[in-house]
Amino acid sequence: MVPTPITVRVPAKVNLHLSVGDARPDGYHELVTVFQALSLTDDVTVLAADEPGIEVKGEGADSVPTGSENLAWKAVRLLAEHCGRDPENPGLRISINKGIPVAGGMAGGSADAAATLQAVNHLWRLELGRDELSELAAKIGSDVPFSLQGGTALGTGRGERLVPVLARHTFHWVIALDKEGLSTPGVYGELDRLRAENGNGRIGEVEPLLEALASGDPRQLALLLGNDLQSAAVSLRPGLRRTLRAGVQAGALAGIVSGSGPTCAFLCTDADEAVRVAAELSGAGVCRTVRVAHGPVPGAKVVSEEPANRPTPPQVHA
Ligand SMILES: C[C@@](CO)(OP(=O)(O)O)[C@H](O)COP(=O)(O)OP(=O)(O)OC[C@H]1O[C@@H](n2ccc(N)nc2=O)[C@H](O)[C@@H]1O
Ligand SMILES: Nc1ncnc2c1ncn2[C@@H]1O[C@H](COP(=O)(O)OP(=O)(O)O)[C@@H](O)[C@H]1O
Repeated sequence: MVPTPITVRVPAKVNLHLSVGDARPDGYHELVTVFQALSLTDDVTVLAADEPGIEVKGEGADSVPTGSENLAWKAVRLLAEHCGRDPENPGLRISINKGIPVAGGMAGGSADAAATLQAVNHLWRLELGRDELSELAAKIGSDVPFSLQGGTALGTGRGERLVPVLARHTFHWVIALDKEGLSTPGVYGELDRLRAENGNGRIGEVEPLLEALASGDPRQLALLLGNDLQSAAVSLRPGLRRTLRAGVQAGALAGIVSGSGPTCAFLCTDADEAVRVAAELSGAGVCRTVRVAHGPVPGAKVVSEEPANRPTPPQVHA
């Protein structure tokens, strides 16, 4: 009997705190980061098929590779090797429906890899546990373990070592998508360059932000958002300065570049305020599209054993 296709829904992330240390001998930077999973999601469906392949639709699909460079495909190969199947011929098709901006600093590729690990684990009835999946995830990319886990988490090492963090209440965000992506290694490289030129300006310790998350007060949290990669992203994409200013002028409590950018995330007092800020920001003409989102939400999760009926994400076109 042919197994039923499995669909996994997986969230985007924003880094509420991203403190970047020096480059390590392996080329990665040591991080202290707090991830939060947001309600912008991708759906990944895997099904058994004689003809393997990947199809991608949705947000930014044209710029996503459909060959072996796709992180979802890397996940399949790794899982096949791990369980003694032929990685060159896994007998699977993958269909990705993107709602997470591509190359936007929201871990969209990592999300698809995490979803694929979860879906294939289910489809092949491998019954790999959380820890084993997380170890495989870290081999694909630093952000992939968090995409599996979701919620809010403290990440150390290169971002792959996770501890869940208590976040009381839901936080409401406005997400501003830029026209074109930024390369993650390019942004880390720009930070190294800026630091070599100007010295090491770094954001503060993470503890006050953890306390703000536990209190659930968005006003307190807004004062503590910080991202060491922001200056590098702004240096490569100076227009982001205008976007960040426009979000705050529209009434957000604070704005931040998400990870390596160029997506900007604006924290708002509540859900109604986020819709109002999104409408005003979209009228300001500083970004391609504006979305509202909330977090924390769960990590990669099976939503159906049929291709999912995807809810239309709330969005406002600039
Ligand atoms: C910046 C962050 C913040 O969460 O996310 P994005 O903005 O890309 O979503 C992450 O550190 C991105 O993680 P991820 O996208 O998984 O990166 P990886 O595939 O592991 O690494 C890609 C490249 O990024 C750089 N890199 C990544 C992680 C890290 N701790 N130090 C680094 O210097 C290295 O140049 C590495 O070769
Ligand atoms: N499934 C995927 N979805 C999106 N991008 C992918 C995927 N697989 C590989 N990529 C590549 O990864 C790059 C980074 O994309 P993404 O993970 O969305 O951004 P970021 O690293 O900024 O969070 C893209 O430019 C694309 O070439």
